[in-house]
Amino acid sequence: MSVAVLGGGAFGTALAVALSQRGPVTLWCRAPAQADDMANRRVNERYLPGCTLPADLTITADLTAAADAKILLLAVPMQQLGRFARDEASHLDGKILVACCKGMDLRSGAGPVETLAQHCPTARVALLTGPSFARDIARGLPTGLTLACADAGLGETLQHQLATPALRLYRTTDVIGATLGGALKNVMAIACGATIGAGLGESARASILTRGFAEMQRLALLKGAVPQTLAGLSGFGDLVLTCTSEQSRNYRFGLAIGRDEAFDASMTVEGAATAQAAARLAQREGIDLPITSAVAGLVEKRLDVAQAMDALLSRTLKEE
Ligand SMILES: NC(=O)c1ccc[n+]([C@@H]2O[C@H](COP(=O)([O-])OP(=O)(O)OC[C@H]3O[C@@H](n4cnc5c(N)ncnc54)[C@H](O)[C@@H]3O)[C@@H](O)[C@H]2O)c1
Ligand SMILES: O=P(O)(O)OC[C@H](O)CO
Repeated sequence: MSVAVLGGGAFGTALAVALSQRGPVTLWCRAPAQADDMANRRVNERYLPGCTLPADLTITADLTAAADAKILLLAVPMQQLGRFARDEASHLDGKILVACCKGMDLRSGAGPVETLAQHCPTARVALLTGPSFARDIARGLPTGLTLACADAGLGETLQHQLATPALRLYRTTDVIGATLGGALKNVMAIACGATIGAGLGESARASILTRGFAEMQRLALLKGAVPQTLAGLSGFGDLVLTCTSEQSRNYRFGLAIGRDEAFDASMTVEGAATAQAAARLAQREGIDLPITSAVAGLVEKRLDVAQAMDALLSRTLKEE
């Protein structure tokens, strides 16, 4: 089946490079100047410098041409996905869509699959998520991802259509678990970055990571997720990667907060809006997500790291 990747950022470009090994791929970038530059120089200088784009990868800013493919992978950041899907529904509806972003929409609280389904009601929608840095995928390094699709048959088809020798896909029908694992691990990465950035130590980070995982499970199971999904690549796997690597933008954003340094506002940091959306959801559902709430407080600048840590440490002692 023909494949197009919509979104010419780091992840979209990396996926297009990897999938080009399997057959013809089209990469759509919204800015014509960026598409021209990438097509001519065979590199995505802004988002994935140093990675040569294969000669047979088609790069275009023409969405009509790109959306002609059978499978459309959407690598647009979560907070832009709803508007993109609404504006471009005529190109997307009725197609097979694979959301490749992680997070919860700040206004609706919905994840990527729900957001696409709202705007494209006749599309068949899946989610590709899990521990992976764009640069690793583009270099062809071994990577394991989760392909989540409520339709088991379509999920199996996509698993086989999108796997490559280096990109090993596991499938699940638990879209809720895969969505919330991928969304909330970015929140925990901000918390872990802030902990290290403020000099609170690696022991503290291990506690934040572990208790953060408990929060991810608490919210996801309440929303109907399967526990195994949270323990898998899209949950625990991505949590470990993102909370321990300075390659992660969410972790680096947390580091900057902890060090009281400025951070590039143009950078995609999915955990910031997701912390706010998840904190609101927890309040509505009447469950306790103290680390998520603390990250929302940091993002909204209502708290500094010392206050956030005080709030976590002063809670009543409880069973694990
Ligand atoms: N970079 C990674 O290593 C990585 C790995 C796994 C998953 N992801 C996920 O992929 C998603 C995208 O991240 P990224 O790293 O590619 O971000 P990025 O900042 O590198 O690129 C974002 C891209 O989206 C485009 N874009 C923004 N708004 C748009 C809109 N309204 N319409 C069309 N295009 C728009 C930008 O032009 C840019 O090309 C995120 O949800 C992220 O969590 C990223
Ligand atoms: O750079 P980040 O923090 O968006 O993380 C990238 C991926 O989500 C890691 O799996």
